[in-house]
Amino acid sequence: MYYLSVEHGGRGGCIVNVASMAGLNPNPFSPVYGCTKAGIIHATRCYAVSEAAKKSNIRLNVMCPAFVDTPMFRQMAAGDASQTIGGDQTAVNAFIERIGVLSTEDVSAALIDILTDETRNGLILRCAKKTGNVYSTLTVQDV
Ligand SMILES: NC(=O)C1=CN([C@@H]2O[C@H](COP(=O)(O)OP(=O)(O)OC[C@H]3O[C@@H](n4cnc5c(N)ncnc54)[C@H](O)[C@@H]3O)[C@@H](O)[C@H]2O)C=CC1
Ligand SMILES: CCCCCC(=O)/C=C/[C@H]1C=CC(=O)[C@@H]1CCCCCCC(=O)O
Repeated sequence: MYYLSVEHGGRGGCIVNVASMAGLNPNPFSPVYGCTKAGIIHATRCYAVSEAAKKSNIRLNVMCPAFVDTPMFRQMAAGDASQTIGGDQTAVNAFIERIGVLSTEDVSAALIDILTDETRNGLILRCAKKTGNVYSTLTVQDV
């Protein structure tokens, strides 16, 4: 945000943070990972409504993909369940099977939509094989 800001020579722009569905919905396999992702989601939403962002025309949004076919995912799906709680690879595989796996192209297309649609700000973009791309907020009630 510092370098995008008008007072430091920037022209504003769009920041897209990468969180995960694990930061929105609870799952039994990755509590610590999920907490870090929930933090990224909330930080994005707070900065998106900040005066600093508004003043410099900076948009911030956060992507929350479900599983994506990347080297990290393949390592996990191939049996490195040591990184998940319980280390039960059968349960992890059943979970992956139920959720489905996105391609990196799916995620890139979603990213381009956020970058090009200048109306998007402070939003969460959920990406999953079965539901496609869904924008939302988490606002419960304004106080
Ligand atoms: N793969 C999945 O199923 C999902 C991944 N994510 C998130 O997407 C992001 C990317 O994940 P993957 O592509 O799956 O991981 P990955 O491990 O396959 O790729 C990560 C890439 O980041 C690079 N990298 C690591 N530290 C870096 C640094 N300090 N500076 C520059 N590059 C660095 C690595 O060299 C690697 O190329 C992560 O934040 C992950 O939590 C979110 C949802 C699902
Ligand atoms: C519906 C849940 C979708 C979760 C999508 C996601 O972010 C998956 C990421 C996994 C891909 C490869 C990994 O290694 C990631 C999971 C890492 C779990 C780490 C668990 C440790 C902990 O939280 O204690």
